[in-house]
Amino acid sequence: MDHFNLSNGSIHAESVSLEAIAQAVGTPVYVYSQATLERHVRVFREAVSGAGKGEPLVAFAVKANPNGAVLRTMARAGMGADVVSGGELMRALAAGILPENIIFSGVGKTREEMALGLSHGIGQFNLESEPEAEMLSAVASAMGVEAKVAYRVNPDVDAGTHAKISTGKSENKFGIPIDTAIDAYARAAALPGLKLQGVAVHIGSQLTDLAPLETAFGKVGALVSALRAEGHDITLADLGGGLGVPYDPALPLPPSPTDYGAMVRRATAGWDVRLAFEPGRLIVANAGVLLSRVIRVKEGVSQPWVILDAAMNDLLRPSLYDAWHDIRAVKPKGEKAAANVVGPVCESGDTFATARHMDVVAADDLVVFMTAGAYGATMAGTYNSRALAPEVMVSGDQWAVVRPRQPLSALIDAERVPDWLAD
Ligand SMILES: Cc1ncc(COP(=O)(O)O)c(C=O)c1O
Ligand SMILES: N[C@@H](CCCC[NH3+])C(=O)O
Repeated sequence: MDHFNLSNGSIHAESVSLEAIAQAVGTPVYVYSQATLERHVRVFREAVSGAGKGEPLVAFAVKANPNGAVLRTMARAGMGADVVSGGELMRALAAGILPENIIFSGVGKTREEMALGLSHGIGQFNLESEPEAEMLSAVASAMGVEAKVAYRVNPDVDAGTHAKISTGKSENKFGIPIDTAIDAYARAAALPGLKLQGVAVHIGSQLTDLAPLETAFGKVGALVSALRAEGHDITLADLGGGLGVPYDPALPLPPSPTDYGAMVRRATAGWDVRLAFEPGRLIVANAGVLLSRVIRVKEGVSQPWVILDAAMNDLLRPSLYDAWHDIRAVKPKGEKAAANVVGPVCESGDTFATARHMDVVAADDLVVFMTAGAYGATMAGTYNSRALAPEVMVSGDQWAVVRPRQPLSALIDAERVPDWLAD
């Protein structure tokens, strides 16, 4: 298994060798498959094609993986982008994603970020509070332009996912309460510089049950009708992202994009609006792996400690959410045993897996973390003064470094010693 192809979410023989990438670039390194990204885009598009009025806007959630080569792949496939910061907006534009296909989400957009979005004429701002609507109105009016907006509504639905990635309960910071939305729209309609065109919802990520989504969409449908009755010209319903992906092969598969598409069609029948979607994880999670080398194996009480050169700063999900990533040897020896897999960072939480039944590995062996393309490199940090891992894109038999390894000196050189400490 020293060659790889992520085309069905797992490693298979192909013409680019992980060994060769590790040799040339070093480890840890994120490796993405362009063909898999393209296939996931196609599968999702086909699943929702024809739902709603016209063709839906599919806006890749940039937060899942903002790498320029990934975004360029999205742009070439005609995808839009869901962005949550000025930085993500600039990345999406730089990759060639059309401004009219960009949606700006997030509870804390600043005046500067609003002005940036307005200056590029982006497709929609998803507003998450009335003070935000007032601020955008003021910024747009001062610029003499009109902002196309939706309110993101919070439907108070439990998405049944990890508490830290649930966004649609009333106790979450996101959106305006759906019960007060009619009044909020009425007040926003009176503000200059805003064109109220949509409604948005997103109840959480890594969703493995379609029922809460369907409940939330039902509430949004009722709101769309009520807003129409109040005279608002609602033309776009943004149904967010959130569809889960398989991480643990021992668990039942999450609903497929086709199941999701069928539910969407059912839930949105008769809405008579264009639909938008913001998938992130579904597009990129299984198009990427994190490749790491075993530094050494240390004896443990019940099972050995497998110490990798990747750590929580490179892949935060296991520490942050107790997330499960499949960990496989690049060249399995045919033997499996329980091990604790950890990184070198000085935190007990720097643990990728505990008592994991996995390929037996030894010092210098290569391992891969599967399903690491989403919320992997993008959530990395430099804790313990570890440089950010590089990223590589594979396409057929070619591959390229799409973010070089940061030299350790860059971490230090970026800082300044104040005059009074200079000697
Ligand atoms: C507003 C919004 N849209 C889209 C996404 C993408 O979610 P996912 O990667 O689960 O598809 C998120 C993240 O949860 C989000 O907060
Ligand atoms: N970062 C989360 C997903 C958050 C989605 C953004 N709202 C994860 O790794 O699963």
